[in-house]
Amino acid sequence: TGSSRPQRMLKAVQKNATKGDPQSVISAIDYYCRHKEWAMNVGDEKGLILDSVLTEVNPSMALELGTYCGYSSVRIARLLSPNSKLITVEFNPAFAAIARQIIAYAGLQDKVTIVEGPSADLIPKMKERFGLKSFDFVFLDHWKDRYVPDTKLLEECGLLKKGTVLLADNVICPGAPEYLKYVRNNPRYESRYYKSYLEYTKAEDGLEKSVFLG
Ligand SMILES: CCCNc1ncnc2c1ncn2[C@@H]1O[C@H](/C=C/CNC(=O)c2cc(-c3ccc(F)cc3)cc(O)c2O)[C@@H](O)[C@H]1O
Ligand SMILES: [Mg+2]
Repeated sequence: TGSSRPQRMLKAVQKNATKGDPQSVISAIDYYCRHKEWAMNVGDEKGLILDSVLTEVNPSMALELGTYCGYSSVRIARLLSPNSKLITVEFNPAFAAIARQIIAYAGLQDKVTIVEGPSADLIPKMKERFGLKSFDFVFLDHWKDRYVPDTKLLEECGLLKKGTVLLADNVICPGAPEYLKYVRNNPRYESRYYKSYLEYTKAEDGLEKSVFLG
């Protein structure tokens, strides 16, 4: 049996990026996925919006739901201040293994903790496992029908505080209509849509930024 798409993505990083240089890892993946083989990374255009929101929030503790190959983990971790951390949740062990290697190639393994398992099981264990009180930033990029249940779970587990920023990928394509309804009609969130394009295509997509008001 041949290689998988994530394995080919890792090979492209090892071939074209410079070890310890996160930007070269990001560029190598974007080049590969734009010119060789599409993959569901947040990508370079929405990635610039992710970068700007991250720079604005400057989180100490960030959470990502849906690591996949670690592209957005690298984008997030490269912008974190010293002593700030990213916890990223991935339930597919094969994807987690590739992500671990891509994050390490970028030299960001000390800032990123990949937790393997389903988000619904792991979110309630976050406080005890990582000794954290709450997250300052959450990037949602896993199954789109899980954005609402996992956001509610984060609220119930007291993992959101006043000012926590949720940033959700794909709210237009593939779409997360229930999530948009949830955060936009909810007095506990202040939401804003950042219009962009589906990664490596001309189709519309965008990110929804929602500030938890406590
Ligand atoms: C129990 C399920 C919920 N909990 C979960 N806990 C932990 N990890 C979870 C996860 N769900 C999914 N994952 C992981 O997240 C990733 C899934 C992401 C889903 N993303 C998409 O479907 C997606 C899809 C597209 C897409 C857009 C257009 C198109 F034609 C085809 C695809 C674009 C994107 O940017 C996407 O993010 C995988 O690595 C999966 O293993
Ligand atoms: Mg996505």
